[in-house]
Amino acid sequence: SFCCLSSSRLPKFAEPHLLSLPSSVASRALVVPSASMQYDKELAAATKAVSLAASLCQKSQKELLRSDVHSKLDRTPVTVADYGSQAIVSIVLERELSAEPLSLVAEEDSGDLRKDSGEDTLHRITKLVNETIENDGSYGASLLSPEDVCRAIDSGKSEGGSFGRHWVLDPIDGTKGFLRGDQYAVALALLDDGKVALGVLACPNLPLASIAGNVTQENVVGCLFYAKVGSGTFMQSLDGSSPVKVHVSDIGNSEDASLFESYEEAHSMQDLTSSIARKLGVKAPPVRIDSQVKYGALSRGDGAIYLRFPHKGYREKIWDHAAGCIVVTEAGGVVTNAAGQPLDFSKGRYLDLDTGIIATNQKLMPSLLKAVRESLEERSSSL
Ligand SMILES: Nc1ncnc2c1ncn2[C@@H]1O[C@H](COP(=O)(O)O)[C@@H](O)[C@H]1OP(=O)(O)O
Ligand SMILES: [Mg+2]
Ligand SMILES: [Mg+2]
Ligand SMILES: [Mg+2]
Repeated sequence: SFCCLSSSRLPKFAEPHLLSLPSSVASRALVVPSASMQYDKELAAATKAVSLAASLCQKSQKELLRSDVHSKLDRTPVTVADYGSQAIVSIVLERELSAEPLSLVAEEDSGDLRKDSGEDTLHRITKLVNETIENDGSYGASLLSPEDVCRAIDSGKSEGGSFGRHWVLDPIDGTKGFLRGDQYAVALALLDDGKVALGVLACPNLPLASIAGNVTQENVVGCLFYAKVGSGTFMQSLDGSSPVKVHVSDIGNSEDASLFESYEEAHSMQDLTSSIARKLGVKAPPVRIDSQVKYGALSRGDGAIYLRFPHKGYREKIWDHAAGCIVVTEAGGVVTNAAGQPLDFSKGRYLDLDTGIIATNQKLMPSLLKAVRESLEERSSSL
């Protein structure tokens, strides 16, 4: 048994105001959307897509079989839920925004599913996707074939870039956390001319109440964060409570800051992050969480600093940061590379970045940058 989002429980957003105007007004060609209306339609579609994908992941996480997990060429795991989530988001965006051509930059592709060895897996994914769409009820009863599902997944092959609109998706960010039964996120963002215009982050296992200090009494889990450029960041429960505006921590003394980093030791140079923490005088041990859930938790002030320093040679992908980045910046935070420059999402599927990513509030950024610079210098002189 599982609990699925019915469409009536899905978050509702105001439709663009144009739709409620008399047709004589609506049809005037020169109605320029105000800043507050801009991207409303896209945000509503993104929220629906991510909520449905999250319900697919929740169902799958409960029922996961050994045979549902595979290894990709880069030796990272992928599950039926990663593929299913990507198919759902692609299908919902396509149906909700059919007036515009869809460009989607997403992590997975159907290559392995189209091989003979992938047939079984593809059937399980198709079943999951159809059940999720059927449960939602807003798209009638037409069943998708395995080929439809492969095609939906492969619409994520766009290269992105600095012109026009591109959706950016990580269908499951933190697959290793997902497999452990821990934290993971469904992360969707929209780039407009190379800049992040909106982001939606579903965190199905994140408690609604703060996880500051790595403890929580709260047993209600499942958060949805969303942010639109210039409009702040909001959080609601995944099953549709009314949204609350969130803000990053206002701590100004780094000794009191708590610090997030990857759960997976292999994803980050923890000797470097502990050197940075020592320089800042941070007293609390680091809180280790998988995926962009760290950005969500940071945006509501559960911690004050996020450090990410992958090992040499690892290339960061845009879908691992675009949604999280706008969720934090619209909540008043700052996200930069190790040198303090903003992240550049306009260079294609990868972030053009060689050292690391740091996020914190405005007050702590100067001392954080100094600690990062000193730790990196010490490290390079000792190598
Ligand atoms: N060797 C690696 N170093 C850094 N990040 C990695 C590595 N391998 C996979 N990832 C990606 O790091 C992110 C998880 O980050 P975190 O370390 O913050 O939990 C995911 O995007 C994961 O991909 P995936 O989306 O496939 O799970
Ligand atoms: Mg992956
Ligand atoms: Mg990822
Ligand atoms: Mg992923």
